[in-house]
Amino acid sequence: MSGDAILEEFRSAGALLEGHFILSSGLRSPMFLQKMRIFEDPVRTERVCSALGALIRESFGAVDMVISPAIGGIIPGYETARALGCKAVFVEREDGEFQLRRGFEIPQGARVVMVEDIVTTGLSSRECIATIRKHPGTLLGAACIVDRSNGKADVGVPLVSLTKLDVPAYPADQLPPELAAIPAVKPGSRVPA
Ligand SMILES: O=P(O)(O)OC[C@H]1O[C@H](OP(=O)(O)OP(=O)(O)O)[C@H](O)[C@@H]1O
Ligand SMILES: O=C(O)c1cc(=O)[nH]c(=O)[nH]1
Ligand SMILES: [Mg+2]
Repeated sequence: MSGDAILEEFRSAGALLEGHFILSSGLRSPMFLQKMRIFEDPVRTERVCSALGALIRESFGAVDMVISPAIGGIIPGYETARALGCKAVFVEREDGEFQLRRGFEIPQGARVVMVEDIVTTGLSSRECIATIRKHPGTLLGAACIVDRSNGKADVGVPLVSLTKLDVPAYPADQLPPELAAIPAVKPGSRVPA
């Protein structure tokens, strides 16, 4: 699936939003990818995540387990794992930190890939990876549907994406006038530091 086709999935799902958004990092952006509008449609989700699974197989080889950060990563992690024929588990925040809960385990020697929905600064991915590293298993790399950092985010392992975007993101005190003129909304679940 081409990068353009991925963006078209977002566009036709009504997931490509324009306005003034507060991202999880606290940065402000005139564009937001509301991935849940993709994930509300199982057929669309399967199409996107089977492409992500193929990219993961091509990039990292055989995979035993996909691990994703909640909430946004849960559905694409599960669907990508289905495409790969492997397990899907997720980390979730407890007292603000990602933890592996619910009895999830990473077996010794398991070949693991971290799957994220969107990467902007890479903070969520780095936090998820730090948690994965506290457990056994071999972390092969990371994968996401959209890399909004245009390849600049460093998550500490190789990161592959279905498409890269170069979208502006501004600190709250450096807004261009056209963005400052629009009331800001915060669609995500993380509380900015
Ligand atoms: O690369 P980053 O700067 O960390 O931004 C991207 C992260 O932000 C979103 O999650 P969010 O924390 O908004 O919560 P959600 O997964 O519950 O939607 C998205 O799902 C990524 O995890
Ligand atoms: O950086 C974010 O928080 C973010 C950006 C985006 O486009 N979509 C999303 O779900 N989160
Ligand atoms: Mg997230």
